[in-house]
Amino acid sequence: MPDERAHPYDALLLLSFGGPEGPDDVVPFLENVTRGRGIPRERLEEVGQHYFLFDGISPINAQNRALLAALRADFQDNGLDLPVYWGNRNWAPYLTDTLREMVADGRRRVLVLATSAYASYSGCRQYRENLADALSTLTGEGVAGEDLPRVDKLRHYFNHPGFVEPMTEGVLAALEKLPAEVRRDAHLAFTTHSIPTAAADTSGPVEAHGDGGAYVAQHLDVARLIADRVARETGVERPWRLVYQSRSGAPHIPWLEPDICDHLEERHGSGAPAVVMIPIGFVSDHMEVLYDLDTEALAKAAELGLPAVRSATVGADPRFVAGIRELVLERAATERGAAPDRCALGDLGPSHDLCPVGCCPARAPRPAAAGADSTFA
Ligand SMILES: CC1=C(CCC(=O)O)c2cc3nc(cc4[nH]c(cc5[nH]c(cc1n2)c(C)c5CCC(=O)O)c(CCC(=O)O)c4C)C(CCC(=O)O)=C3C
Ligand SMILES: [Fe+2]
Repeated sequence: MPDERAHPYDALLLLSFGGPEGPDDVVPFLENVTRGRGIPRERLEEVGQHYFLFDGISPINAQNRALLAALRADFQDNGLDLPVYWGNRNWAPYLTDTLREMVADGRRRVLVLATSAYASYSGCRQYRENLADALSTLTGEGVAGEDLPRVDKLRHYFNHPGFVEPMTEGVLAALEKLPAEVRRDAHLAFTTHSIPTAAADTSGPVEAHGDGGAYVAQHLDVARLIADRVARETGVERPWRLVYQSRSGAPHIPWLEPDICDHLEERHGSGAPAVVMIPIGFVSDHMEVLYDLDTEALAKAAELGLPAVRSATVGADPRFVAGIRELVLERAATERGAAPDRCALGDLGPSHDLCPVGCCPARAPRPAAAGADSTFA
């Protein structure tokens, strides 16, 4: 019997990136990620090495298993009877297999939680394309009419307290790890995944944002929020900046800058006594955090003699999990025609529930689900 508070939804689907779980998985995983995306061979070999450094194991799947378990426990503790499933874009459990299982279980109205908090092609539309691909595979297998689930995607949660509060606390904890004599004047470097500037400029409903589109505007909003809260807690206004990491693609194509390592060098040169790196672009400590920040950027800081620490991502923090529950209940109420309170911090306000037509466009248009231009019901 579906839960009344979650109605019309009868399932939540955790949708993530996926990662290799051993050395033999690395190359096929990278082939899945980069199919048709024009990434230079040298970059792929380099990224393969990052995984081999950790025995070919990305921590992302274990982190999603922990999030899945935490969501189920939170729902149960709060008397919310809503099953939670998990599927990935690039590795097992594959999204299509999970959706097939959901069809077999009779799920018809699915709400999707993607492990990306912001707008952008890579963080939003690409997941919607993956949903469309999975739905059309099922259609090809004869699933039709009511049996084919209708999928919706949760609004971007970057500015929800469930995301902002644990991140802020993480920064306060990270400051405590710095030597006392540099703590007070430490700078804050908010970091996220670099994307091509062309993808940034067209992210979100473009009319609403300037250069860098919704992607940059949303990150700046969160960065400012966290910097203000940290200033309030510590009584010190610290210099802060939004910087980027994990650049990929061909060198002649412009991507968002500055890179975290260049930024550390620049800060060191201009006399910053220490830096806290805050991975606001990511939901868990997966490989981009473990390698690009904890390995590469911390090595850079050590080489410069610049004290640096990295703050925590939300992972399966109980406040994040509770925030997701609130967002699920909010969206369900909206779908029932109610006008629930849509909680959001910062200046941008709550993000749209339904991506408008052309939101975060792909280089080459492909069918996408869970948006106003969905090719499915
Ligand atoms: C915005 C964004 C997020 C954050 C939002 C989200 O989380 O979705 C993200 C997350 C992730 N990216 C990941 C891994 C990779 N991303 C790559 C490549 C790319 N990422 C891009 C963007 C993003 N990526 C882009 C524009 C490319 C270029 C190719 C393309 O246009 O598609 C490549 C190919 C090699 C390389 O070039 O680096 C790999 C291996 C993993 C898994 C980590 C693990 O295994 O623990 C995660 C969570
Ligand atoms: Fe990526």
